[in-house]
Amino acid sequence: MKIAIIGAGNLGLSIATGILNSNGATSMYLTKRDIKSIADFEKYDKVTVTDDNRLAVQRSDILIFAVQPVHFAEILESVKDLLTDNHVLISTITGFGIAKIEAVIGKDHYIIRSMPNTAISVGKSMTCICSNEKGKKRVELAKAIFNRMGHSMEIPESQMQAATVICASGIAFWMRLIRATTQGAIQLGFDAHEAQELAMHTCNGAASLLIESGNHPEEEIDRVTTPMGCTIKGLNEMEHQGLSSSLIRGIVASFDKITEFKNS
Ligand SMILES: NC(=O)C1=CN([C@@H]2O[C@H](COP(=O)(O)OP(=O)(O)OC[C@H]3O[C@@H](n4cnc5c(N)ncnc54)[C@H](O)[C@@H]3O)[C@@H](O)[C@H]2O)C=CC1
Ligand SMILES: O=C(O)[C@@H]1CCC=N1
Repeated sequence: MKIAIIGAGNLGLSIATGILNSNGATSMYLTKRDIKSIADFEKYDKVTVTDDNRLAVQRSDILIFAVQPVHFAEILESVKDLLTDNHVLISTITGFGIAKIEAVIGKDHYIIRSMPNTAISVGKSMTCICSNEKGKKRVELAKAIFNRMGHSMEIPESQMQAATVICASGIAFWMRLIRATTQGAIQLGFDAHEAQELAMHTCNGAASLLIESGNHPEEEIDRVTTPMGCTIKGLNEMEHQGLSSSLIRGIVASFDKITEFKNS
C-alpha cells in the first residue's frame, strides 16, 4: 500500500507512527510546509519527507489528509489535476463534509471521511468512517487500514460530529478520568508513578472486560459491588456528586460547540 499523509502534524504523525508500527505501508510520503521538525522520519526506509504535496499524491494511492480545515480546500485544489481512479482520499478533517470535498474535486473519486484519535499511534484508535457514493466501494479497504491500528466503525456522515466528541475528544476526557483516579490513589498513599500505573492499567482492564465479554458495564459492576461494601459506597458517593451527569453534560457541551461551526 502506497500511502501519503498530507499534513504531518499531531494527528498525521500519530497515524504515520501507527502505520509504521503495524507495517501497514510499502511506501509512505509525509508532507508538511516546513519539514524540519519531521526530518527524523527519513530514518525509516519506506518514508519520504517532503513539502511537495503534488509529488506525494503522484507517488501514492491512499491519500490521508490531516491538515487544519482552513487549509484543506486550497490543498485539494492544488492536487486535483493529479487524482486518478487509483487514488482513495481519506480525510480526517473535522467539520469538512463530503459535499465540500466534492465541490472542489467532483463526485467521481473515492472519498472517505474518517475520525480517528491520537491512540492510533499505539494501534488503539477507535476510528469512525463514512464515504461518498463512489467511496462505498473502498469502505472495506479503509476499515482494513484503520483496523490495523485499532478498531473501526462505519457510520452515517450525519453522525461524524458526534463521533468526533466521543472518540477524538474522548481521549482527553478519559485522560482526565485517569488523572483524577491517580490523584485519589496518591491521597491514599501511593507515589505518583505507582498511582498512575494502578489507574491506567485498571482502566485498560475495565475496557478490555467489556470488549472481550460483550457485557454491559452494570453486569461487571454487579460482580464487584459487595453488599454494604466499599465499592457501592464509593460509587454512590460519586453519583451523589454528579459523576454520570457531569460526563453526559460535558459530552453534550462539546457537541454543542462542534455544531456551532456548522450552524454559523
Ligand atoms: N488532534 C486530534 O486528535 C484530531 C484531529 N483531527 C483533525 O485532523 C486535522 C489535523 O489536526 P492536528 O494534527 O491536530 O493539526 P496540526 O496543526 O497539528 O497539523 C496540521 C499539519 O498540517 C500542516 N500543513 C499546513 N498546511 C499544509 C500544506 N499546504 N501542505 C502540507 N501540510 C500542511 C501543518 O504544518 C501541520 O503540521 C484537523 O482538521 C483536526 O480537526 C481529527 C481527529 C482527531
Ligand atoms: O478539539 C477539537 O476541536 C479537535 C477536534 C477533535 C480533536 N480535536
